[in-house]
Amino acid sequence: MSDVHALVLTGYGLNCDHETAYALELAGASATRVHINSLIDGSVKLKDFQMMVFGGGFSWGDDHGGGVIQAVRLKTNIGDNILEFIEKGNLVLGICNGFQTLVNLGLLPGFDGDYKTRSVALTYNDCGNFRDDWVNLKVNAASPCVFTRGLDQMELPIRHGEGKFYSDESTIKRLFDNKQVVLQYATRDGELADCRRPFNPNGSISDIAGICDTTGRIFGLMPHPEAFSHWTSHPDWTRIKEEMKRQGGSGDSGVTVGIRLFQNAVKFF
Ligand SMILES: NC(=O)CC[C@H](N)C(=O)O
Repeated sequence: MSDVHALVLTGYGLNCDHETAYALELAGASATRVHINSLIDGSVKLKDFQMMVFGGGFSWGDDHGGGVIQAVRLKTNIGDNILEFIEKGNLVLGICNGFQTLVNLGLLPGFDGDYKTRSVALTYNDCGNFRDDWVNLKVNAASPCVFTRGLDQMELPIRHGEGKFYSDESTIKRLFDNKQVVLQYATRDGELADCRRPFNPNGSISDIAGICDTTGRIFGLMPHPEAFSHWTSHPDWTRIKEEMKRQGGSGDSGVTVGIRLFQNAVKFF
């Protein structure tokens, strides 16, 4: 059994927990799916894990906005435990609904170690509907993000209705200045999407698809790395050799960029 123990949240409409736990196991972690209530009632303890994963789905049916109720429930009941977990040097990952939750909790962007203030939002896609597609992503090699080390371009699926990254101009500037912008939507050639659809699927400001805190240990992204665990998950998998070359860096190992992201987390420990 792996020494790296990852907790994957489940319950109340989260629906990517099996896939996420599977991807973590493929990457070499030991993953446990834990119901939100088990953390709250104390039957499962965060101190037994090194990584906490807020996965995708529709927690509380997206009532009041994606991730809002999940954030309130966790903050009210185990907010201090989560802060303690972070202070210990552990990792936190938020995927899609999980990213929305991290932002609502204030764990991201985490300016100056402030993990309580909400200063960015993920809101309704500009197109007004739910998008289910594959996107190309440019990775910021200068960011401190632990999860994207060694990755430069990625192609991953998205599926969301509230993925538009939004904040005021000065906060966006601060995110770029701090190198906290980890992922941006791009064209197939790796150029920034420049807010054009379909490359930027939701109208995110500055094409932002994922950010980290200043330590690089807390990372949230709208695309789903866990949904690209095998080459055959890709819509063009029959031409996969070419895809591998285009994405660069994956070589002949056959390990997808989705799994490499989780492997980086395992390697961190
Ligand atoms: N796949 C997801 O996690 C979706 C997140 C959220 N329910 C939305 O639609 O925006």
